[in-house]
Amino acid sequence: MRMRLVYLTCTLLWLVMSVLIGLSFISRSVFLAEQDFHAFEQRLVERIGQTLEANEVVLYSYAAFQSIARTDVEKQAFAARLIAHNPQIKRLFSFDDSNAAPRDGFLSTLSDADRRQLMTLRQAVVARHGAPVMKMDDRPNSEPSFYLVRAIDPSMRHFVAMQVMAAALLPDLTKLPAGGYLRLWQGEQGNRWLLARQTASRSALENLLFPQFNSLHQLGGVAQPLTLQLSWQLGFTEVRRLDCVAAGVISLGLLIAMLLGLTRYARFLEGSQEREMRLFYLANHDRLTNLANRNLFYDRLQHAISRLNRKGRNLAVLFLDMDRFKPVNDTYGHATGDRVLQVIAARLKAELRTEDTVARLGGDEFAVLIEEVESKQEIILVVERLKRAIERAYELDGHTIRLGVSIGVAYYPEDGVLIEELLSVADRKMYGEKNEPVLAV
Ligand SMILES: Nc1nc2c(ncn2[C@@H]2O[C@H](COP(=O)(O)OP(=O)(O)OP(=O)(O)O)[C@@H](O)[C@H]2O)c(=O)[nH]1
Repeated sequence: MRMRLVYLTCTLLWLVMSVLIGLSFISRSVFLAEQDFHAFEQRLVERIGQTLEANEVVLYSYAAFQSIARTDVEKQAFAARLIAHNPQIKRLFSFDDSNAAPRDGFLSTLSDADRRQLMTLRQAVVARHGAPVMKMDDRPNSEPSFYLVRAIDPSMRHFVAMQVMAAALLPDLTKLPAGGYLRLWQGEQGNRWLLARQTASRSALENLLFPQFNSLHQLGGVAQPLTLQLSWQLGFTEVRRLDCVAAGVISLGLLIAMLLGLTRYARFLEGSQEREMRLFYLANHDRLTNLANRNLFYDRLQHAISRLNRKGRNLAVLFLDMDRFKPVNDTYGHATGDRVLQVIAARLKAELRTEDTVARLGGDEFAVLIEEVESKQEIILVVERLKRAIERAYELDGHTIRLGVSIGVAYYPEDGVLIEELLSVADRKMYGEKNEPVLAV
């Protein structure tokens, strides 16, 4: 029971420690992932910022080129060169104040809806004194893009425009990890979004166990106001394999160390239990005969009396003292005397039931406790049997030894209800028999 409790406590302890070890490794992975996230975020912000700046420079150069170019062919060639160096720009063109009179022919290729968009933008540019203004492409089913328009001259009658493809602003998107979410808003977050990307979402368990990193960045200044929203929900894939192995090895090492400790502790407990049992045995048994000693006999008698008190039954205490034992020692030596005592013990046990208690009280004195006594006649028969057994010749070391025995019997409750009373009555009767060898029952 005690060992089971120790095992249970250790198992719980191991589980808690393993969880803590696992968590510490996960938090390390989370820390590293957070660094990756910030590096990715910084790369994107820089990249988009540079592209947006390039948009304005290209538009400015194209506007300046309008005044020195002599033909539309020159303008178109210049635009083509600029587009070739800036893959985010899809179209670069100029147009007039008038909706109906395209300057370089390009506007004529636009749909009415496109043209209306540019006219709206043109008004916004005028409102900003010719400075660049952006507007998202509103056409349905078109690839996400925006127009950037600025005036060519202070009179604000001639304009240049470019169409920028949003996807080309974010070439690094292929590196967006699982659980990643990105949005590019026009203006503030919550306005219309220009571009949205989302990779495989995480499971509910991962959402619960792992943190999510979020960031918002304003980009593009006044001309191209954009907001970049970036989120990354971490999951099991971010827990590094090496960390998993390390956590597993530490946890396993802990388990092995704990099991070794427990095995040693269990052995120690077993040993101390054995020692306790041995000490108990020595304290309660006679070393020579291995019979119960006086201590244990008194204890058994006390228990038997308290049991009988409840049941209202009888018991008998037999006091046995060997006759002519001293001459055995004197004639054949103490060692032979010891052997005789051992044989006596064995014969007594053989004649009695296992539930009866046989004890050696000291020297050549023995006592027997018989419980559940039906009648005195039954005890008389036992006493005769014991006498016969002890009086049988002892064939030891080539000698034939003969002994007699005197037995006194006390009955509970007839002769007394206390241990001392019963033993003293049995002792007295035994002495009576010794002096006058008649069965004293
Ligand atoms: N061999 C041996 N002898 C013991 C041991 N303990 C006591 N004795 C001896 O047993 C004898 C017991 O004394 P008594 O009971 O007077 O001897 P007895 O010859 O039986 O005398 P009665 O009872 O009057 O017949 C003594 O000689 C003790 O030395 C023991 O452990 N081993």
